[in-house]
Amino acid sequence: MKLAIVGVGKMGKSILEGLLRAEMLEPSEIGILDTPERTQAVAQETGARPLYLEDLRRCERILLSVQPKDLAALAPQIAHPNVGYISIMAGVSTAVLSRRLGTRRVVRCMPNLAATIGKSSTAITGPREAEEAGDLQFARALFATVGDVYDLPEQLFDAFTGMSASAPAYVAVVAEALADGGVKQGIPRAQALRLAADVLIATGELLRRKHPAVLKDEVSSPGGTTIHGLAALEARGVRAALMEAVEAATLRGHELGKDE
Ligand SMILES: NC(=O)c1ccc[n+]([C@@H]2O[C@H](COP(=O)([O-])OP(=O)(O)OC[C@H]3O[C@@H](n4cnc5c(N)ncnc54)[C@H](OP(=O)(O)O)[C@@H]3O)[C@@H](O)[C@H]2O)c1
Ligand code: PRO
Repeated sequence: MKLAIVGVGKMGKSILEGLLRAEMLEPSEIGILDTPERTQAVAQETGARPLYLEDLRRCERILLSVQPKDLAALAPQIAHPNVGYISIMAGVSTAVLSRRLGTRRVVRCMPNLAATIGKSSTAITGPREAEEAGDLQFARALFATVGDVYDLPEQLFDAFTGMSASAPAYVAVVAEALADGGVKQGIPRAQALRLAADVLIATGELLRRKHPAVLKDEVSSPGGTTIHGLAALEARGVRAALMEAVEAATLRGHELGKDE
């Protein structure tokens, strides 16, 4: 088995689907392990092989996509010196992974939910031993099937998590609030939600070409509507709120990574 995926929830399943879409591996080369019901359902849907714990030691690499709190109980059951581990758990450092799993063949990655549609930005890091064993190269190829991949120094991982990996939730709140604003002004709910999503997608495209400040200035006519809307946003401290959100999420990453 080339790869086992432990935890095929939202992220594990997205990554599985990405690598199958890209034909990086055959379904028969991938094993999955979750709750019995979920393992069975995802195996049926994707063709990946359902695994038991004892099968994991025969896998070349294991992708860990369980919650950070589940690592302590799981690690002793899956630790094996001949396996390379790839983790997407928020906050969990390569040092903690190495200690828990008893090997330096560990890769730390941080994708985001856009992996579901092949548009993740994924950060990757790992020690020399993971590079030498080909684990980092494998992880880069794996996450390239679900979007863009960046090598990132490990000290920036919690910041990357608080900004990029958590951002879909921040942006979803913006979309929902924009739609609420439209509904308050009389736009039907379904239309308001569609308009909010469309303008976020289009603005995302524009932001690849223009600095945010330039874009903002181009939309804001002198004495016009937008500058009045922006003044209301500034009065509510929207910039500070977003910066504080990234900071709070980064700090939570540090906390999640603390290992007793
Ligand atoms: N969601 C995101 O946007 C995102 C982005 C980047 C990174 N991450 C990271 O990705 C990881 C997974 O997140 P997620 O959102 O995909 O979570 P999720 O949807 O809850 O998926 C985790 C899955 O792992 C299963 N599981 C728990 N313990 C297990 C065990 N010992 N053996 C096998 N399966 C087990 C869970 O089952 P139960 O539900 O029964 O416990 C669940 O189905 C987390 O560490 C998170 O920090 C998430
Ligand atoms: N979702 C995970 C969390 O909220 C990690 C980043 C995105 O902890």
